[in-house]
Amino acid sequence: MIEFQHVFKAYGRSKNILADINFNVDPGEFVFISGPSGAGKSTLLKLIGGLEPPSRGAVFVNRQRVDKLPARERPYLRRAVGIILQDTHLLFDRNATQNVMLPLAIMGLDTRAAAARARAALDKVGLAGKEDLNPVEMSGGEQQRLAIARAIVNRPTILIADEPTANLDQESARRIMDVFRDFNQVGVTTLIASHDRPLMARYANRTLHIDAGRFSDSSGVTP
Ligand SMILES: Nc1ncnc2c1ncn2[C@@H]1O[C@H](COP(=O)(O)OP(=O)(O)OP(=O)(O)O)[C@@H](O)[C@H]1O
Repeated sequence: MIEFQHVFKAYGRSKNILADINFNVDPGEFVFISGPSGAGKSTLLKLIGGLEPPSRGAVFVNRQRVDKLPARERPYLRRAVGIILQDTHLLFDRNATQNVMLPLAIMGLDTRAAAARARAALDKVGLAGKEDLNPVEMSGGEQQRLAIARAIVNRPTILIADEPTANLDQESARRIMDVFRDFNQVGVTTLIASHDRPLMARYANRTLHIDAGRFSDSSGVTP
C-alpha cells in the first residue's frame, strides 16, 4: 500500500536526512515513526503525502508513484491520504463544521451534503455538540480532533499524523490515540510520528525508527 524504494532525501545542498530507506506498509497496519528531533520523521510523512519529493528513489502509494504523479491524478492522492501536520492549519475565522467542510468544497460537493458529512466526521472524533464553535474556543486536544475530522472527511484509506499528541496531557493524548485506533480498526492504514514511545507502544504494532540517517524496522522484513 505504501512502498519506499531506495529513498534518499536532502533539502537543497544539505546532507541526506533520509538515506536509502526501504520499507512496505500493508493495508490496515498501524505504524509508529520514532526517532529524535530532527531525525526526519516529518520528512518521511511528507514524502508519503506527496508534499515533498524524494531526492532519489521512489515512493509508491496504492501502487502509484507519488513523485511522478500527473497533475490530473493528484486529487486522487489527496483523497486517499488524510494528513494531519504538526501545525494543524485550522481556519480561525470559521467554525468547526466549516473547517471540516473545506476539503469537500474543494471536491465540489454541494453545501448541504458537505455539512452533513462534516457533522458525521465531527461525531466520529467525539466533537458532537461542538460543531458551531470556533477553533479558538476549543482546547488543544479538541483542535487536534478537529484536524483529524478534517483529514478523514474524504474517507481516506491512509491516515498520516505528525506528533498529534504533542503538548497534550495524558488523558487528551489517549483520547486522540483512541480516535486513530478506531479508524485503524475499520481498516484505515495509520502512520504516526511521535516522540512518545510508551504511548505509541500501546497502539502501534510496528515501529519504523530513524536516527542520524540510520533506519530500523521492528517488523524485520526487508522488501
Ligand atoms: N523545508 C525544509 N528545508 C530545509 N530543511 C528542512 C526542511 N524541512 C526539514 N528540514 C530539516 O530536515 C531535518 C529533519 O526534519 P524533520 O522535520 O523531518 O524532523 P523530525 O524528525 O520530524 O523532527 P521533530 O521531531 O523535531 O519534528 C531537520 O534538520 C530540519 O531542519
